[in-house]
Amino acid sequence: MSIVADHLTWRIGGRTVVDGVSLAAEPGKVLGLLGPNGSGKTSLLRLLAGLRRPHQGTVRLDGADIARLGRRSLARRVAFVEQHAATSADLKVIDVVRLGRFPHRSPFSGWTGADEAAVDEALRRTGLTSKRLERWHALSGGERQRTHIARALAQTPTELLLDEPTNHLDIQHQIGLLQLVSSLSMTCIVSLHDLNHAAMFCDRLLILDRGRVVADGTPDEVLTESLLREVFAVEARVETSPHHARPHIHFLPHGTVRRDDGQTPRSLSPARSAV
Ligand SMILES: Nc1ncnc2c1ncn2[C@@H]1O[C@H](COP(=O)(O)OP(=O)(O)OP(=O)(O)O)[C@@H](O)[C@H]1O
Repeated sequence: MSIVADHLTWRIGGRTVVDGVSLAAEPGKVLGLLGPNGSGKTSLLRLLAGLRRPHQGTVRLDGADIARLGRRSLARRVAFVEQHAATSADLKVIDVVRLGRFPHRSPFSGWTGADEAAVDEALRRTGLTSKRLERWHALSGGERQRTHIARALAQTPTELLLDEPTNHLDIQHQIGLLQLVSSLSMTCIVSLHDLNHAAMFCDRLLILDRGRVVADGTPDEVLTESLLREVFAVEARVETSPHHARPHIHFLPHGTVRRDDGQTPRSLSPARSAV
């Protein structure tokens, strides 16, 4: 396992946002984080990236507690693309992507062929080679998103964390990005809202509800009609797709489940692990 989280808990304002979450992500595999709005996906990713300290629990990278790793060593390994990533300076696309090489450089080393190759490859993989000289501020929302993903790839991480990376992307680029993520040899943890995309492109899924893990397993094991009803408050039918052999969810019209509290149903408790 490359990232292992053990009983992570994070609170703010008297509220437990991440509640005893454990997970293990395998090298070369895509772990999808799913859950309703406010279920704690972004907060969990920030803990995994070392941007926040948990109140309880640990995150280990190949056995090493990230709380004991320096910022630079962590940045050489882990790249995180946040949901609302922004770049304030007036930079060209290629300059934003070059920033990804920062953790690999020392004050004495110049820009190397390896740096240039990593940047070129990241631009190519995200389809941005022809936009490399354009100003970041002149890009569309989707192009900006791809630029931030290119910057993360240029970092050549062993763990890539992506928070809703398909936001702002048109359908061609959503599918292209998820194909790219599933082809990478690094460990990927990606939060998604599109359950059918998660079923198609993730190897495993972790479902969060109110900060707690309520299911963990392969898409087949996890994406059941009862889970969709209980966690996401929707009525749906799940079939195995004849096209890709993964689960495909058909949402039923007028199929939202009414709740007395106006919220999604309470977690399936205790956590269902299909492991
Ligand atoms: N810094 C903070 N201060 C106060 N509340 C916070 C903070 N960070 C997160 N929260 C709260 O924690 C809860 C979980 O937020 P988080 O962004 O992790 O959820 P999410 O699953 O990523 O949501 P979404 O799907 O809407 O992006 C939310 O209710 C949010 O308001």
